[in-house]
Amino acid sequence: MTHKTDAIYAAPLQKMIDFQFDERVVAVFPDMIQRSVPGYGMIISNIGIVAAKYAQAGSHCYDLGCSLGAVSLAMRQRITQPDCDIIAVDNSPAMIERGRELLALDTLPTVPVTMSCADLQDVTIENASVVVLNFTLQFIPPAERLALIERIHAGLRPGGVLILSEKIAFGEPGRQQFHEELHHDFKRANGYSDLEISQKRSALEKVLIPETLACHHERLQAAGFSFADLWFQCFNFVSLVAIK
Ligand SMILES: Nc1ncnc2c1ncn2[C@@H]1O[C@H](C[S@+](CC[C@H]([NH3+])C(=O)[O-])CC(=O)[O-])[C@@H](O)[C@H]1O
Ligand SMILES: O=C(O)C(=O)Cc1ccccc1
Repeated sequence: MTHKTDAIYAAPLQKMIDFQFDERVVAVFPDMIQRSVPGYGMIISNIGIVAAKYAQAGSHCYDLGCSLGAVSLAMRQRITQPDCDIIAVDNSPAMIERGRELLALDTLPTVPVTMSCADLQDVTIENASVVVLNFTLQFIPPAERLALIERIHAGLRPGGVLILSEKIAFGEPGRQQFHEELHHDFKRANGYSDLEISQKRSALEKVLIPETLACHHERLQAAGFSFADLWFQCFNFVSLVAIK
C-alpha cells in the first residue's frame, strides 16, 4: 500500500497549535511514525513475538492508544492461544475510522479485534494477559499515569504482561543532548528539514511529556509489577516488558 508523505510542518506556521491526532495527521500517520520513531517497524513486529509468548487462553489483549491498529494486527498474526480477543481503543475518531478500514483489509481468520473510539481511561481492563501502551502513556497527563498503570496491573492475570514503549528523557543534560541530537539526525536522514523538526517539536512540547527510564521503572514497581526490563532502545526511544 502507498502512503501519503508527511509535510504537515514543512511550511512556516504563523501560529503554533498543539499537536493533535486529527484528519491531517491520520492521512500521513504511517509515514510520519515510520520516519519519526527509530525502530518503529521492529518494535511492532516484536510486540507480536512478545504477545505470542504471554497471551493466555481465554483472555483479553489490549492495544491502548491503538492509532491505526498496527500493534493489534501484529498481535493477531502471532497469537495462537485459543479464545483470545484483542480490544483496541483510541480517542481520535479519525484514527479509529481509518483503523477500521485497514482492519477490514486483514481478512485472515485469526484472533478477533474490536476497535473502539474511547478514552483509555474509561476502558475496563479485566481478564487480561497482554496490555500494550505503544507510545501512548507519553500523551497521558503525568499526574494520571500511576493510577493507569495500577489499573492495568489489577486487570492482568498472574503471568500477564504490560508492553510499554515511550520516548524518554534523561536526567543529565549531556545525555539528553546526545540522544536528542541523534534523534534529530535520524529525522533529517529520513527527509525532514530543520524547520519541520523544530516546528513539530514546538507543537509536541505540551502534549508529549517524556519521563526518564528510572521514573518508568519506579512506577512499574510501585504498581506491583514483579519484573520489568528494557527489550528495545534506539536513542531516546525505548520499549519495556513488565510481568505481573
Ligand atoms: N486518553 C487517550 N485515550 C485513548 N487514546 C489516546 C489517548 N491519548 C492519546 N491517545 C492516542 O494515542 C495514540 C498515540 S500514537 C500510538 C501509536 C500506536 N500505538 C502504534 O503502535 O501505531 C504515538 C505517536 O504518535 O507518537 C494516538 O493515536 C492518540 O490518539
Ligand atoms: O516526531 C517526534 O519527534 C516524536 O517524538 C514521535 C512522534 C511520532 C508521531 C506523532 C507524534 C510524535
